[in-house]
Amino acid sequence: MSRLRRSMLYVPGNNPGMIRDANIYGADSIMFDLEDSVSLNEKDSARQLVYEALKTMDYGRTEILVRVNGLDTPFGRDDFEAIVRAKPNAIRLPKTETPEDVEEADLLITQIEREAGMEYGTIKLMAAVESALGVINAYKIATASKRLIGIAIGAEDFVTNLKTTRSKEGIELLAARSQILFAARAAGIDALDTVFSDVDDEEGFIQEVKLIKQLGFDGKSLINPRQINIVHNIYSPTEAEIKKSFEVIAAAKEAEQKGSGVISLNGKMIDKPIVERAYRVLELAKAVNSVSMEEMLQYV
Ligand SMILES: CC(=O)SCCNC(=O)CCNC(=O)[C@H](O)C(C)(C)COP(=O)(O)OP(=O)(O)OC[C@H]1O[C@@H](n2cnc3c(N)ncnc32)[C@H](O)[C@@H]1OP(=O)(O)O
Ligand SMILES: O=C([O-])CC(=O)C(=O)O
Ligand SMILES: [Mg+2]
Repeated sequence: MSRLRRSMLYVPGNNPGMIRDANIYGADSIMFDLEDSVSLNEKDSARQLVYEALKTMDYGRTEILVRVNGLDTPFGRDDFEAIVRAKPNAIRLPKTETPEDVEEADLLITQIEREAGMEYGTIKLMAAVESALGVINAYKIATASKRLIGIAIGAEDFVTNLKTTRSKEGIELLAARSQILFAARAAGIDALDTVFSDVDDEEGFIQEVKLIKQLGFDGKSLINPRQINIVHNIYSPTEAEIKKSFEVIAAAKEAEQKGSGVISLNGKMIDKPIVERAYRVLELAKAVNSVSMEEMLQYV
């Protein structure tokens, strides 16, 4: 299983206190932001602050990303020049609309990596899609660079582009979320859902996390530490799910011994895709609880 990316916490790049403490909350990934949470007159100081933090702070095994400004802005190029050299795990590209946007970023990173004597491919990319054009091009975007580890939706910009607003049910996002998820799965990379902006609406947040998990997303961009544990709880397999997965795998092994591909467990058909899902639940449980697969399978 690739790295867990259930929670990706945005940290405004102009806030030294938040940058210093970002790792204490237990997010799977931290994303320092140089884009829309930073005002125009703070762009240069935020870039410097994030650069220094990446060079000097120890964030342990937490994945570190930086959301840069687009290359079509006056800040994008300087952001890439500084941030690639500071070596985060990945750069998040905002407002990606075409595969050319990704290719341009990829080329620039390659050039800076070479100049800095870094190994080719050190810096990964995540592309955020935040417009109708981006959604239409989602698969081309998701396959535009080998550096891509994921594709994300940015709903605040997206609904603005659509000339609508966000509803509690998220009906206006359903088609885009699905399209982004299909693109990610077809490309073999992760799919990250967008932020939920009302940090005090815990019920609404829970509802949205359950929805995006059911759709198939790997995780969600977050704006506040209070949102992290809620996501982790919803994304962790329950004991009942883990037990059921063991039963499914045991039943499948029994069927295999009998030379059959299909068997019934408590009246329900168990065949290959169901077994695959059971293994995936155990993989997730393993990643969440840091237990090895061998340890888990000894119970089968
Ligand atoms: C549409 C977009 O582009 S969204 C992406 C860009 N936006 C962002 O990055 C915004 C990130 N989030 C924030 O700035 C803040 O969470 C806000 C403004 C939404 C709410 O702030 P607050 O009301 O202060 O939050 P809250 O009271 O829950 O903060 C509790 C603690 O968590 C810290 N904290 C809050 N948000 C974050 C964060 N995103 N990263 C790190 N620490 C944070 C606070 O500093 C505070 O720490 P303290 O107890 O040591 O003082
Ligand atoms: O990545 C996100 O979800 C935040 C964002 O930029 C948006 O919603 O426009
Ligand atoms: Mg945005």
